[in-house]
Amino acid sequence: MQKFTLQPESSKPKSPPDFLKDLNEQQRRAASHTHGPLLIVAGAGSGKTRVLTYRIAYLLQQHHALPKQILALTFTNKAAREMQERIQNLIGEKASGLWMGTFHSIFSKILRFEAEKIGFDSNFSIYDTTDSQNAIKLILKELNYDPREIKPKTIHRKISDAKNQLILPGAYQSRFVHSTLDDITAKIYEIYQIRLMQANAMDFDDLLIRPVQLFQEHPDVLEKYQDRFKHILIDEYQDTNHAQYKVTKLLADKYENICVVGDDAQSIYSFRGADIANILNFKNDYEDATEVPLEQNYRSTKYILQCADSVIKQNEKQIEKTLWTDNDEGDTVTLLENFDERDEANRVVNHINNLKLQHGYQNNDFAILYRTNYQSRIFEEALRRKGIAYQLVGGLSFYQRKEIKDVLSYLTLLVNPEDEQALLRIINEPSRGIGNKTLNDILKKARKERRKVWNIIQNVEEADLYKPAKAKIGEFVEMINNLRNELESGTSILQVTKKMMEQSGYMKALVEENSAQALTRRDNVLELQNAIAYFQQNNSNPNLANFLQEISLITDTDKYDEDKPAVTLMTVHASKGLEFPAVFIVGLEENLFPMGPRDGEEANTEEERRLFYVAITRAEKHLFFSFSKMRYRFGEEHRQARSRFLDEVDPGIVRTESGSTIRQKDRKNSSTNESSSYDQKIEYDWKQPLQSKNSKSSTGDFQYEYDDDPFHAGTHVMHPTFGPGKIIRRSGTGKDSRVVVFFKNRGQKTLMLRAAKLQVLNQ
Ligand SMILES: Nc1ncnc2c1ncn2[C@@H]1O[C@H](COP(=O)(O)OP(=O)(O)OP(=O)(O)O)[C@@H](O)[C@H]1O
Ligand SMILES: [Mg+2]
Repeated sequence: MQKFTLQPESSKPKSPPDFLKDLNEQQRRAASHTHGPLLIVAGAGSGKTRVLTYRIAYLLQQHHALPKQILALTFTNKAAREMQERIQNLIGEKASGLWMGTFHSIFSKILRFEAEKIGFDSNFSIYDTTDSQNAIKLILKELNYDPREIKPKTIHRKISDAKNQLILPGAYQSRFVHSTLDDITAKIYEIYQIRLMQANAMDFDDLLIRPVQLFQEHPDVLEKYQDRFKHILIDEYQDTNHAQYKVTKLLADKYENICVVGDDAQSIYSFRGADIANILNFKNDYEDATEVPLEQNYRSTKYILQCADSVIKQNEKQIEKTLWTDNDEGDTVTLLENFDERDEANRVVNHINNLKLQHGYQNNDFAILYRTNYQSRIFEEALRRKGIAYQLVGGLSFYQRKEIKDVLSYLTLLVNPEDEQALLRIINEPSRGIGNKTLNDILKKARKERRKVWNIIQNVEEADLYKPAKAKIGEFVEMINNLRNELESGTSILQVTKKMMEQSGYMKALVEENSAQALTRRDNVLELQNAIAYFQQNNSNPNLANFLQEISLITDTDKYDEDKPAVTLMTVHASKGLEFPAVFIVGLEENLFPMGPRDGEEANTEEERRLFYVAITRAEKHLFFSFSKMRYRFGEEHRQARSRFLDEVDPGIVRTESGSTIRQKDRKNSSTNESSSYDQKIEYDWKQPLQSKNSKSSTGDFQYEYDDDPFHAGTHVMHPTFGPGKIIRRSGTGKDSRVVVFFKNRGQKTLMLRAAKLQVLNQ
């Protein structure tokens, strides 16, 4: 390891900066550690991210490094921007020029500079998951496999796993071929990598493995970056995969100024190859690593912390840590027990309104966290009904929409005409008479002659193709070439985009279709033009390749805006690193959270529990758990068993809405779906019947026509013997109508409606 110092003789270290006062002693020690490897493994909310930020400010302020010598890797681009702003606030202008961002964005930047050394052009495209899967599908077809049987998604996942472990096609052959699927994957992987190179494209995983290749094949290039990035800092280290580990290890090898912070209890991306071992091995890799614990949590109340602790200690594997807080005890956690998902959404929204009234909270003080994206819909509806603004983070991104991907593919061809996926996507979109047969002939020719598709269509005259199609292809190529010339001669991106939309007939086709859907698409395309205009205005040297790169690397959480006056809806995965005064963790049901086995993969309960831990520790003051007893899943209504996690939390901390403690199941039986024992655990905050108002709505003397009959699923009712309950289902008509009712104290009963003497409870 080489030591270095940047200080000229004249500028001795300054006295410790004032801002170190904002840190506790452990944090200060970590932030003012200037040389050598530093490891911080600490619990949620203990200031890990804050320490990284202050440490960078300290290095700069004390002249231990220039901004361009610092490389900070964060989990989202947004986190990087925030860090940059805070550093600027701490030390002023000195912060500009820092290299901060996600692994993908930082390494794609380096790859653009060095692309030629590994056989790419600097204008390479970045394939997103859809592009990768489409490319794989094409290869499957060419090899005569049926993509309905051998799913491109599965092959892509396997290739991606291999890449994340730095296993290249050659090694895959020898290491992984245990089954037919492995065998097919090996074949496809090899061809896929060649296709990517031919298309001058990299997929997301390549953005991590190509730098490793670059550095290993070109020690001079490695040394250049080692000398450049004298300090490397990595947030959320527990979620790095092997490729990320390797590339930063290579960069840090010369000076060993590498600082990583993380929390093994928050490792939630093993399905993407994240490897907790990276944290555990840090001390082996850097024997003289300094370790600083951070033990004080500044984010959450005592109850919330205790709750999180009671959950995570059920996991077998974890690093021993201490976490305490000086914050108030706070409120107990509230458990919402709901009949179905609509009931759940309404109740959550009511609590949001109550908290706003009681504590003066704003919409952006709330987060609703769920396990899977599809759960958002019902909450969106409930919030909309109550007129509460919300922001949805994740889901189908704007940039994944068909029309947006189409326009971006057009733009990509101006930068990288060799991008085969972009070309195939729009060569006949809108329809311009270049049919599938012609395209297949072109692809066959390209494969046979080992040529690029663009090369063939550029010289279409020589090709043996259907004549009218040849003419159309000629026009298409000319349009693209002309627009590229315009762009190169200085016409703005926006102008070129507008021209392209016109000349290609894309806009016209949308206008002519005139359906509501086509109009929405047109609006989206116009919105993309706004994004381009914004990019142009905010960059001194706006360049289309950079715009496309920025878009291709947007992550889910980048879209979260904490200043927007709106309730946040997001998955737990997307909530990592964030904090909110009030958090609702919804859908706490077996096979949802924790998620059961899926896509042929086994359930990973320890990881699900870490995910639950991440969710709990996002909360500052108020925390709600919620589950539903019924839920529509895959188009059918299912009875749901509440999550085993609810049986694991310290029961002293959780109360139902009516204030009673929750009863928990015997742990051993906690995963059974047996309904009778489960029924008895439900405790509702039942309202008293309003006799005067609703006394007519009784089934005693059955008098309703079906339309105004209030006895349907969801109605709260009172029975003279069984007490309060809620209708789950209704069957039959007229005199034969039956209802299945869930009674608070008596469990489930099926009753003849006409004889049941049920009374509607006012809700
Ligand atoms: N010494 C301190 N004084 C006051 N507030 C602090 C201090 N340290 C941290 N905080 C605050 O505590 C909160 C949690 O800090 P931070 O987000 O850095 O924790 P973390 O360890 O990165 O959490 P996570 O594990 O969730 O990523 C932030 O609001 C931060 O500003
Ligand atoms: Mg953090």
